[in-house]
Amino acid sequence: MKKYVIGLDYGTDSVRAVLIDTENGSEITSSVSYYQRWKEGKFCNPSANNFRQHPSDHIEGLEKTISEVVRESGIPAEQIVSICIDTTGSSPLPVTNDGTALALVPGFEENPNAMMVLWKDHTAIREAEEINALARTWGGEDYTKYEGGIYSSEWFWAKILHISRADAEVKNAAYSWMEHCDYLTFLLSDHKDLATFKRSRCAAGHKAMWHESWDGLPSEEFLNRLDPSLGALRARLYRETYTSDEIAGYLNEEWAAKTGLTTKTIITVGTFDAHSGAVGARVEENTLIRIMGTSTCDIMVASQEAIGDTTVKGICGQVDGSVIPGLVGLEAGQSAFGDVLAWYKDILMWPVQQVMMHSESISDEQKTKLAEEMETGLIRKLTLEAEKIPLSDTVPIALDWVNGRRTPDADQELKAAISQLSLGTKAPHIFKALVNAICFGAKKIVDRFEDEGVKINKVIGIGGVARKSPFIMQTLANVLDMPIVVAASDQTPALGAAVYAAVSAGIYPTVQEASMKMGSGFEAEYQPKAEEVQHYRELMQQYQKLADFVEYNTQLKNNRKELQDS
Ligand SMILES: Nc1ncnc2c1ncn2[C@@H]1O[C@H](COP(=O)(O)OP(=O)(O)O)[C@@H](O)[C@H]1O
Ligand SMILES: O=C(CO)[C@@H](O)[C@@H](O)COP(=O)(O)O
Repeated sequence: MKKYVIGLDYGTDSVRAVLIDTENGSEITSSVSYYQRWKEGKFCNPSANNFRQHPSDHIEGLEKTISEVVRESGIPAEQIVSICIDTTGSSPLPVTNDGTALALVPGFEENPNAMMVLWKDHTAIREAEEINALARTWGGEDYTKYEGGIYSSEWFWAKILHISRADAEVKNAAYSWMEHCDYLTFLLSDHKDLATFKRSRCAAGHKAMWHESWDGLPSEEFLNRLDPSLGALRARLYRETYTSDEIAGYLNEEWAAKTGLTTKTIITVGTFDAHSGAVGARVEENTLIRIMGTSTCDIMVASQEAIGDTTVKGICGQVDGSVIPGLVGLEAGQSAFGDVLAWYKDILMWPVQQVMMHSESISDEQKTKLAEEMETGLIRKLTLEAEKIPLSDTVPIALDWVNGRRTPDADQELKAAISQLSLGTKAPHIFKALVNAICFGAKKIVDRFEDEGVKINKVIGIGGVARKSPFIMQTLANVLDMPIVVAASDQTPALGAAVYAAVSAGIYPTVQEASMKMGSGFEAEYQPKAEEVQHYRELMQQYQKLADFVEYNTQLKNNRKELQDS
């Protein structure tokens, strides 16, 4: 009997499900669902970096996408043997003692603090600083050791601490907290005991400071010093964690009925999108996988022997088994990549929204049509024009920190800057400067890995930007001075989740073997152009100078503020 699996990928805006043939990884059907409330801008305040998502968006998407791929494929349910879910992270949400999302409990339906705190929510900057300061000074283990030495406001404990302080009602009503990937896996599973439910190693290790060497999560004493509610929460979280080749449970009756599948379907331990993306792109040692979309995640794997006692500074952690069981998974990334360009597009769209849309000289229909054309065509047009700018032209120097800096050395308070503007600077020049900036940010990550002894022989690009923008990929190859190949699949993270599902169902013995058999092929290769490499090296030095200047001044400003506050 031929066997099929389903991989689900919960991204920032939408969820995608793919139904995959386990023999060769080919996609039989796929389905996408956009988060409705999120699309309407509900429960968020972007100017305060506050991004929350209602779990109903995710649950509706779960039912729609799974049932659609099952129905459209026409494949008998018994042949669809396993499901695995990946999500963004760290994206935790509070739950009750039976694992119900707090936002689904009467009284909390409209409370953003009771919802999922999306990875890019930066409301917990202060709390992250507090965690870092305590970890360095409390006299016990520095729990940030395997998190690159700096805990980020994008992560689990900082977010929980922030919400607990901001909202006593949520603090008191939340029995526990779950990462998004664990919550959705729990929802599908028949294993309904929160205490023994198999939580993701990937999520726990990279974002919650879980490590075998200190018996799991940070100690109660450490957490108590941050806030007694965190100390109390520890016992209601988990001690063990599990890699995504393991079975978390079987599809429960409610969800079997909703999706058209059977209760024999395996539910695999959940994981993060970037890590499953790496598996979908056939990750191996000394290969850097860059998932280039709104943000980037940079994933590598290394054997215990190769990594030894090294703790790579300033990255988002190194976790045994977070990508491939038996290998250490390393994660870094940029808090904004495509988002830098999306931000610029939004700036340019301002007169369209605020002037043209209110104009009385054209019809509503024409206005809407024009606005849509601009919205969808602007980045493409800017790309075409930026490509024509000769290397000899001066372009501004920009920083990529519009959403802070994730790595190297997380600092979400840093802001972007653009320098060397003149009256001759046109929109495509700024666009080109921003493209350069996101590539220089990438180079800083590559340099950090190599400086810390993690050798990179190959770069694989996946995600929206890798596939949509040959201009960015060529610039990146020039800046890194390395060839880059691009994975052909549109759905590499979902495909990676399907790979995990196939292993947990026993179809392949290891994730490595399944990844090589089922993983995506490659569609394009970018070689560095020798004559341009030197040019970008010089620009990179100017980027570095601007970065140092902005970072120094941000620190100065923060020190002054601390002095004033004390
Ligand atoms: N032609 C393009 N060139 C460069 N960037 C693009 C282009 N089209 C879209 N983008 C960027 O791609 C990003 C979305 O990437 P995608 O991988 O589709 O989403 P996600 O990160 O949510 O999974 C957006 O930030 C957008 O600005
Ligand atoms: O940070 C992680 C994983 O650790 C990602 O989930 C986060 O960057 C979101 O990725 P996307 O931009 O949605 O692809």
